[in-house]
Amino acid sequence: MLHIENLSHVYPNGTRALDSVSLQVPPGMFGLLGPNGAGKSSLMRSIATLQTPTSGTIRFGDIDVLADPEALRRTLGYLPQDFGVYPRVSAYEMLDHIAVLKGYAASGERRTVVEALLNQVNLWPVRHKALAGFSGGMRQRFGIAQALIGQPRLVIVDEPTAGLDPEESNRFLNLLAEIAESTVVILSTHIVQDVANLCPRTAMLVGGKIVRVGAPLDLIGELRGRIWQKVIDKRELEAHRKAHEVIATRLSSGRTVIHVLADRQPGPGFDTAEGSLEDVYFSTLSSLRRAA
Ligand SMILES: Nc1ncnc2c1ncn2[C@@H]1O[C@H](COP(=O)(O)OP(=O)(O)OP(=O)(O)O)[C@@H](O)[C@H]1O
Repeated sequence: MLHIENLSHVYPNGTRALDSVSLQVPPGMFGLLGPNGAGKSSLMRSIATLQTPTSGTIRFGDIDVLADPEALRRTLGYLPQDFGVYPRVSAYEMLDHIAVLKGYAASGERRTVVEALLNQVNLWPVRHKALAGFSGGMRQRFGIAQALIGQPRLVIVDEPTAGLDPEESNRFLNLLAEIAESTVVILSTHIVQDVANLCPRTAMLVGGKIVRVGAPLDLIGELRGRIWQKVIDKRELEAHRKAHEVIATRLSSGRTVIHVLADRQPGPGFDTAEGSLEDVYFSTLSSLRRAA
């Protein structure tokens, strides 16, 4: 279990990226949702011991992360948002090299670990190809392979599916779900559907603060009977925005479908809609905007 208490981070230019964040993360997949600039990467980097927060505490099991970052690093797998340069060396050579850095000195044991991971992430057939020539999806699968060296008990992945096509994205997320059976996996993303599909628990971070936390189904349940939908002509959108709390608009077969949050039927033509995690996400953002 990961325990975060009152974590705040203020950058030297005065930006308060994290504001008294408290969060308990049990084993399994945990989705951290938030719009751009919410503070997700700042939180991920703080947990991964890459930056020291201004105040607060982080504990993982019996490790006091801020007092003993080395202990956490030994049990951490981290896939950053930008994995950086992709050299002209092969996937096999690079993974082997990282395994040396992570302490696998004996070549026999290292070979077993590297080969098992290349198989697990489905890169075995391309293990001799240069990383520089890998597609986005292959890079992300390589990224997770390097994060898994040493059987980490805490795995952090920051926006891992950005830029992947749906098939690669699916493949990558299934891989994460397998790992999460025995590990704390924190998935930081702004893709709400990925969290809805995969995570038994989620939290929403906005403006450096945790604004929602819970099981997606419970959060959706709180909106029961309050989400209404209507198919409209897109020229009517502005009028609807003025009259109602429109939390989402999407196109379906070329027509505009709006979701409105209301305690009772907002007007003619509205039907109750099955709530989704996206409705939770957008209604939370919308009510925060109105309160601001
Ligand atoms: N090194 C830095 N110096 C100053 N401000 C920073 C720094 N890094 C991030 N910020 C600011 O802190 C806030 C939180 O940024 P952060 O990158 O943690 O958000 P995020 O939720 O990960 O966003 P994104 O999805 O866009 O990556 C933003 O206002 C950002 O501009």
